[in-house]
Amino acid sequence: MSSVYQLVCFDFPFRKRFGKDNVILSDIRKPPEHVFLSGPFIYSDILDYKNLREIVVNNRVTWLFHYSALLSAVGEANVSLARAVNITGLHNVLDVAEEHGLRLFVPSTIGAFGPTSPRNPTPDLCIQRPRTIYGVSKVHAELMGEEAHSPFCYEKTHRPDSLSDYAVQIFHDAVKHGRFECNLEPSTRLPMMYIDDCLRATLEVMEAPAESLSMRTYNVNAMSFTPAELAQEVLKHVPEFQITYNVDPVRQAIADSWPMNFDDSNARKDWGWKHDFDLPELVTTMLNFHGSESRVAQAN
Ligand SMILES: NC(=O)c1ccc[n+]([C@@H]2O[C@H](COP(=O)([O-])OP(=O)(O)OC[C@H]3O[C@@H](n4cnc5c(N)ncnc54)[C@H](O)[C@@H]3O)[C@@H](O)[C@H]2O)c1
Ligand SMILES: C[C@@H](O)[C@H](N)C(=O)O
Repeated sequence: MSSVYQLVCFDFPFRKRFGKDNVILSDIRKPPEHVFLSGPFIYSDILDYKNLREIVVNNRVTWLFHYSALLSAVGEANVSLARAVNITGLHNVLDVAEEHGLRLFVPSTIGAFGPTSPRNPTPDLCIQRPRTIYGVSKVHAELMGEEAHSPFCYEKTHRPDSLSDYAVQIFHDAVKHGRFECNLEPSTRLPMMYIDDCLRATLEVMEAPAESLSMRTYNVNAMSFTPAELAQEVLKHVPEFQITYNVDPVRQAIADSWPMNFDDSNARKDWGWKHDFDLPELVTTMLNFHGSESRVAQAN
């Protein structure tokens, strides 16, 4: 778990909604202590089909939220592993879901679009020719879900992380050092979503009555900003804050092929999607979090 998950742990809304013991978390990585102690946690490798089936049968699982993946930058660095985890792993999940009648959620991403997609705004349905293995695997996931057209739900969201992890690191560095070096150009506009909104969207689409869903894949939008705009907002709270730019050409090329903004009118119309966090609320929340974290560290 990374980035804004630190602020609101991934499982908390799920455990709050369904009961602590009714949500089983799994990973191949050792979880932080607070996650491990928050309820059932097990080892599970998405590539081990027999083990997936065993977990579903032994625990009478009914819903499956499939988050395991290699993200864009990591995927480009290890294409064969990304292909295995993102595509073979997805097939395992689809098969186990079909075999046991599970309701399945798989997040898609802005990375599922490419340079030939309309970028501002990007509609639900358009050309999707991504240039990364991550994007290709997510388009594959979208199409597999639509092909199955039983209760599969796919959602294209974006929250600050990985390729765009600048939008998370900036808060830590602003509080700790008063400065931040950004690896994207100041004018790189990307859609972003705060994790609370992301998780609420996940629950809302999963709980929406089937007849209200006119599609299987929805764009879900919140805010959209550039590093320069984010820095301006941070500056309102941290007057000494300075941002410099040291652009990573590989990351920049990927970001330049991604949507700048989403048209999510179908999600708003079909199941009432509405985001809570815009840029000012995001910045205040993240700075408060990092501020209180650094005060705890100082006290210790
Ligand atoms: N971070 C974003 O901005 C963003 C945006 C849109 C969609 N998503 C999607 O959300 C999901 C989670 O993303 P994240 O940001 O939490 O990424 P992350 O890298 O923090 O988490 C991915 C997890 O997958 C696990 N994993 C890798 N190989 C595995 C395997 N063989 N078996 C089981 N687990 C394995 C990793 O250990 C890791 O915990 C992904 O599907 C991603 O595409 C993320
Ligand atoms: C785009 C999104 O899915 C993720 N932040 C990535 O960079 O891979």
